[in-house]
Amino acid sequence: MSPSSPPAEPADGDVVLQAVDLQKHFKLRGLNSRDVVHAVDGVNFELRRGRVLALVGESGSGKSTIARLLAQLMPTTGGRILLHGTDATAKGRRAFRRYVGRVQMIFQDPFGSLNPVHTVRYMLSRSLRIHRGRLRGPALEEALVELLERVQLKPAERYIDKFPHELSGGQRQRVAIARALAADPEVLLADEPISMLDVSIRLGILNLLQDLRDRLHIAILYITHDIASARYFADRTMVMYAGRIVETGDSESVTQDPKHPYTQLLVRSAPDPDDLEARAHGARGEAPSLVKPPSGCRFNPRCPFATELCRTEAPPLLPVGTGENGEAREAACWGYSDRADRPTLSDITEALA
Ligand SMILES: Nc1ncnc2c1ncn2[C@@H]1O[C@H](COP(=O)(O)OP(=O)(O)OP(=O)(O)O)[C@@H](O)[C@H]1O
Repeated sequence: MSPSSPPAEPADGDVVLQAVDLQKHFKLRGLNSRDVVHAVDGVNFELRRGRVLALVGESGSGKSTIARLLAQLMPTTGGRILLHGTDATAKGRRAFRRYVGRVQMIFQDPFGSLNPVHTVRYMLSRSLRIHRGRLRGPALEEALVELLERVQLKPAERYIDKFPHELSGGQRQRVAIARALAADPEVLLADEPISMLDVSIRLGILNLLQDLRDRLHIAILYITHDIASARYFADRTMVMYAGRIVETGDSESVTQDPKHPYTQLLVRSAPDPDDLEARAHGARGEAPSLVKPPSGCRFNPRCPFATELCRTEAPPLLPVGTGENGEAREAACWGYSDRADRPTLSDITEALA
């Protein structure tokens, strides 16, 4: 680019936020203070403008920890977070506030995240003022109405002076999303945004988030234990097991033709995610301890194909072909390597029967 050429217009698919070798080890208070919980270990991914990335895994795999690290609600113990390619670790309150203006989080429980003593008007006005400076009178009113309409709470007058307890779960989650939008963010971190809502209204919230992706070009991290919803909603899907990413690719391929034995178990076990987790545990014991994680591949104690190699060396993410639109797919399983001592993979449901 010559020095005089204008900066390129942002385009959908541009990388906005990047996790590089992200690590979080929680110190344990107690008898042996050297013990740590290996909650997140060496995780890499990119969030792209106008795209949804799903992070899928069972309870305790480290999904929420990743969201909290990206939101900078707690410090990392290793790795880096890059916003538009620049180290984003906020030093000081002003830098943190600037970062929060770009990267907003939506939580699982919209009741817990909305202060019950404040009205919708108060909460949204406060967020607008923090992120967009002093707005008053008609300009403030217009911004409030626009926010409520953007999350399809229409007509806005019906909702604006309500307290959280006067709203349904779905309406509360829409208010929480509107509050996040008041910052005009580039990234939304949505941690299980529908799992506490009635099944009948879940789709409406996912459709709303999809609309924000398409119209506002927001990059979305969608955290879920329901791999079926990832197929419906996310462009790409990343599967996490015991603090590590075990598979990535376009959502259609990952959910329809899973490569990693753990993803196969998730997809094939059951359509109901709760049942699925129960069966996954039942099939091969509990999820491993993250204080002393299994050596080698962390899934090896539950994997019917595991060999000595899997028990001793952790597999890197290996290429496993291309999916929809020629997008690269990867799985962290030695079965896809060219090592002579690699495991031989076959149908996981048959192997576990
Ligand atoms: N503050 C903390 N101190 C110690 N350990 C923690 C802390 N927060 C999380 N952990 C541990 O880190 C691991 C990952 O937890 P995390 O909440 O990220 O998982 P998750 O996949 O989001 O699970 P869920 O779906 O149940 O929310 C778990 O073993 C958890 O017990």
